[in-house]
Parts: sequence; structure tokens; C-alpha cells
Amino acid sequence: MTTTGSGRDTPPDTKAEDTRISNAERELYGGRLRYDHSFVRHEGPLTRLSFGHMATALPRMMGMVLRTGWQTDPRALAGVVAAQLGQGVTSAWGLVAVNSVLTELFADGPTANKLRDALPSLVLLGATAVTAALLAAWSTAMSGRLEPQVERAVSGRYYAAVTRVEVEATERPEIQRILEAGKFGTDSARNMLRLSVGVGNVLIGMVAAAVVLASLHWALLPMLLAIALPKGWGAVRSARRDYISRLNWVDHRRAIASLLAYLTRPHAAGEIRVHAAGTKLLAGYEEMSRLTEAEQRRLARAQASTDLVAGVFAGLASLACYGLLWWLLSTGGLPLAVGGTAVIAIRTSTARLTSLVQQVNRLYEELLFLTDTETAVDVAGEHAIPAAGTALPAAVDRVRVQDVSFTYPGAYVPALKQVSLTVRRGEVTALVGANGSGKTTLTKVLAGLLLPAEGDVWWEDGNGARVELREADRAGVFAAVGLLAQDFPRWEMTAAANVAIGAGDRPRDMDRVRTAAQDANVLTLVEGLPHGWDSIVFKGYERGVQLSGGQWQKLGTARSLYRGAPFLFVDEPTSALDPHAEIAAFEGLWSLAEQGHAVVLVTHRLAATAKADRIYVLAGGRVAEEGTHDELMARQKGVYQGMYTAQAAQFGLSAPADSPLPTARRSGGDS
Ligand SMILES: Nc1ncnc2c1ncn2[C@@H]1O[C@H](COP(=O)(O)OP(=O)(O)OP(=O)(O)O)[C@@H](O)[C@H]1O
Repeated sequence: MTTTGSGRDTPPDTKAEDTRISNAERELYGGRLRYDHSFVRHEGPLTRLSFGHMATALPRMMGMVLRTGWQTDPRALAGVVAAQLGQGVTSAWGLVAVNSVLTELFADGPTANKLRDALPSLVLLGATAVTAALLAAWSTAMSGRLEPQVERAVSGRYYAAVTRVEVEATERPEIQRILEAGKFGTDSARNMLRLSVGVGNVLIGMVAAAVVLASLHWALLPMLLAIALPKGWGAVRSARRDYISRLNWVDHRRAIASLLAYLTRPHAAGEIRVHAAGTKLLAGYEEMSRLTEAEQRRLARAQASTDLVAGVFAGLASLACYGLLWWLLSTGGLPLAVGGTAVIAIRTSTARLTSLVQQVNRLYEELLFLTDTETAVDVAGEHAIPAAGTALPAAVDRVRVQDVSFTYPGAYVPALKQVSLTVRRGEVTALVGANGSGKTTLTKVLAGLLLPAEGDVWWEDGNGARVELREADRAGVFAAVGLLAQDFPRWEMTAAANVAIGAGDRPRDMDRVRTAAQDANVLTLVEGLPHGWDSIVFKGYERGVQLSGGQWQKLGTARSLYRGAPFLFVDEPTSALDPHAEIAAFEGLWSLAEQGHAVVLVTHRLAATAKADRIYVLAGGRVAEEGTHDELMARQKGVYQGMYTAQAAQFGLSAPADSPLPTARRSGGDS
């Protein structure tokens, strides 16, 4: 197992990787199934981890943990620190007591007298043991109180920060990577706290032992170090090897897990059986597993030889130390009792050392991830949606987009070019156009999610008061907006939660949930489920049910209706609905406009747009045409006229229909 040895954070074993991946991995994943660079960037530093690295990072790590703990619960932190220091002191007293007991026992005289003289020290020894146990229990209680709080503080800070980031910033790969990488450190502060308590405990114990040994005889301290150093060196090497082994395993394990997951996924069940995809995946699994087993055997052998070398060095050092101890005892340089104390202190200290190195190693690993989280929080703060801004006019009745251009980060072509349009309350505004023409992007600009690079988005009332989006209080903008995106989230929660989450900032109102469901034609369906509104709308859970695509779309519509916002942006709200349900859904949107809402409808169903108050036809990011259905149909060879005629022709209709929305509503249920 080799590391790259270069200063860059390249993963280990890149040279060897070609020979150690299975044909199945090559065939199915095109090589090793590695995560994006952002997730693996700590491999380099961790595989080059040295004793020096860890020793110098230790104060920084402890400082970070203490700071986080202090900000969260200073009393609990003070309790933990006091308990740790107390344990160090009792451990030192314990050694002093052992030394006195041994001194009394090795003294000349009858055994009964020696035992009587040793009694106070024995009592002290017992008292220190009890105190140590009490302090350990106190430390456990205090750190148990502190750990979850620290985790909540760090996770809360991270998730609050990332959910405030401008959508445009999240589209930038370099920012997205930083934000994603931060996710892996949210529980690191908690782990670091736990590990720090362990490290602190061992360190204090060792320092106490060192102080007592040095006070008994100066030569005992170098003895302790002589044993400790080779053990520490061996433990660092073992820890690093463990880490590299885990890394090499992880890619294979990831590939195997991803492959096995498909075998039991319901949506893949058909192809698994009919296309023999299952046979292919199982064969791949066999091959990958065999390779992984061989790799594991190889690693185990390498690990054993490292342990052996480390053990030999440590053994030789111990031998030399005990030889020195022997010589000191035999020449009278050290009393026998002190020799006994020294042996006990050396044995307990060196036994603790291996666990110390392993814990510091883990601490270092966690530090890197926590640093990522801290960086993510900082970057998120730099790109956050401003918390303050100018309040919107009290009676906003339109959003006016003026010469707006927008290019997605990394895109070569603008998604919107010099677009101007107005969306008014009380009207249905339809956005139509070919795939990729910019309709969804425009709704995101209208909803205040994307800030245009050029041009303005004015939120206006009827009396000339207006606020530009960049200056506006964005929370106020979002409060005025309801969204039904093309790929709206399907929360793995109850049906009630899936609707009520449309107004996550307000307490749930079940009457309004039912009304919204009624308006979205999904009430009968939900109330007919065995667990009604408490049904979890995902199979695989207790009370879980499977909804069809169209049923989901109705639930999504209910969610946006429940929000009750004056400006409603709906993107392809009927793509999965049957014809009757589609007609009912469009009628619902029209009645919303009649009630004073602004409805912006993105759709390819031109029969529905025919009744819109205004239609904007987008082409290549520009508004190519605008007008009512009749005005647009009157344009010979117009884009809209062409699209409408093509769609009508599919039904064998050559002329535009006068009233594309049939007046008769379906009389049946809503499922
Ligand atoms: N997140 C994104 N990052 C980069 N480019 C994007 C992103 N989203 C959309 N685009 C690009 O912007 C252009 C407009 O996309 P948009 O989704 O707004 O089109 P649309 O008219 O809604 O398409 P459709 O009818 O297929 O839904 C397309 O060229 C698309 O590739």
C-alpha cells in the first residue's frame, strides 16, 4: 500500500487502482465508483498523517472543541473539564498511595505490623478509586448532556446557513461542492467532544503518572518515554494503515452496495426480471466480492507485519527499560517499592497509549470534516439571501420583468435574453414555448428565486409604488409566492403534512388542508385511504400507501393552493393527469384568477392556454410573441400558431377550437 507522496491531495493507490478493479466495475461504472472530489479531498492529508502532524494539531483540535462546547453549554463543559482534571489528580494520588502501600509492605518487620502501617495508604487508595469512579460518572453525565447540544448547534447552524443561500449560488459547482462537503462534518463536533474527553482522560492520566514517576526517581521518566515512543509510532502507523484500508474498501463497498440496492428496488423489478438485468448485477456482485475478499486478505497480512515490527520495537524498548530498572534495583539506586510502583505506572501508561493514538487519529479526521462544515457555513453566509430589504408595497398587484437576462453559472448561452413581461393579479398568464426555451427559468425569476444578471424585476401596486427585486425584502417576496414546480418535492410524510408544508411557517389548519384538497380534486382519495390524512404517502412505511403520478400531482396542487399566496406559479401542473382531471385542474386555476390571484401557468397543453388572459411565447430565451390566443392565432406562420395547429392536428382538428375547455366537469370521484 503506497501513498502518492506528492504534496497534492490525490487519493492513494491511483497507480495500483487499474489492476485492482474488477471487470464488472469497469463495465458498470467505467472504473472505481468514487465520490466527487469534494467528498474525498481529505484522503490525502489523512493518509500522510504523521505523529508530528497529530501532535501539532492536538491543541487546535482541543481548542475548537472547548470553544464549541463553551458556546453551547458552558456549565456542562466546565463539569466535563473539572471531572477530567479531577480524574488526573486522583490518578496521581492513586500512584502515590500505591507507592506508600508497597513501601510499607517491603519494609522490614512482622507482616501484621506492615499491614497495619499500610492501612492508611490502602484507605487512601480505596478513596481515590471511589473518587475516580464518581468523577468518571460525572464526566459521562456532563458530556452526555453536552454532546447532543453541540451536534444540534453545529447541524442547526450549517442547515440554517445552506438553506439561506441564493439559488443562483447553489448552481455554481465550486460553491455547491463546499456546501455539500460541509454536510459530512455536522456530527464531527459531537464526535470530537467525545474523543477529546477520552484523549483528555488518557493524557491527564499519563501526565500524572509521569509527574509521580519523575518525583520518585528522575530516571523513571525517560524509561516511560522510551517505551511510549515506539508504541506511539507503531500505533500511528497502524491507524494510518487502517485508514488506507478503509479507503480502499470503501470504493468497492460502495459499488457493491449500489449494485445490490438495485436488486430490491421496486421500480427496477420489471427490468431485473424481464431484461435479465438481475443476472448481470448478481454476476457483477460475485466478481466484486471476490476481489474485495482478496484485497482484504492482502491488507490483513500487511497489517500483521506492521503490527509485528511495531511490537518488536516496543518489546525491545520495554526490555531495555526493565533491564535499567533491574540494574537500578540491584545496585540500590532505587528502593524495591518504588520499582514496583514504576512497573505499575509504566504498564498502565503504555496500555493507554495505543488508545490515545487511535483517538487522536480519529480526532484529526473529524477536525478536517468539521473544518469543512465551518467553511461551508462561512461560504453560505457570503452568498446568503439578504435578511433585510425594502418592504413590498402593501397592495402589490403585479410583477413586471424588464429587459431581464439570465445565464446559469457555467452555461455558455443565456437562458433568458432581454425578456420583458408583466404578470397581474386577477389574470392567468401563460408561458409557452419549446423545451429549453426558458419558461421555468422565467418563473424562478418571477418568484424571486433567481436574481437576473441584467434588467429589473419590479413588484408594483396600482398606484405607482414599486420595489425592485434586488432591493426587496425577499422574505416578503417569498410570502407572496406559491410554487408548483415541475419536479415538486414528494415528502416521505403523511398526506396532511404533504399539503400543510405548503405554508411551513404557519401552524397546520386541517380545515384549510381539506379545502385545498377538495379544490385539487384529491380529497375523496385521501379520505378514502385506510389511515386517511395520517397515511404516509410512500410505500414501505407503516400506514404507507403508493400514489400514482397523477395523484401526486393533485396533492402537489393542493399544497400550492393551501399556501394561498397572491402570486401562484405552476409549471406543468397537469402532465400526469387524465383528461378529466386535467380539465378540472385548469378550471381550478382559472377560478383562482377570478378570486384575485395572479396565476402563471407553464404548460405545453395549448388547449388550456387558449383561455389565458395573456400568452407569452418564449423561443431561445426571448419573448418571441405575446398576446391573447386569438391575436396569436391570427399571426400567419407565428410560433404559437404553428405549435397550436400541430397539437390540434394530432386530434384530427384543423381549426382552432373556440372553447378549448369543455364546460362539462367530470361527475365521478377524484382519484
Ligand atoms: N440548473 C441549470 N443549470 C444550467 N443550465 C440550466 C439549468 N436549468 C436550465 N438550464 C438551461 O437553461 C435553458 C432554459 O431552461 P428552462 O428549464 O428554463 O426551459 P423550459 O422552457 O422550462 O424547458 P422545458 O419545457 O423542457 O421544461 C435550457 O437551455 C437549459 O438547459
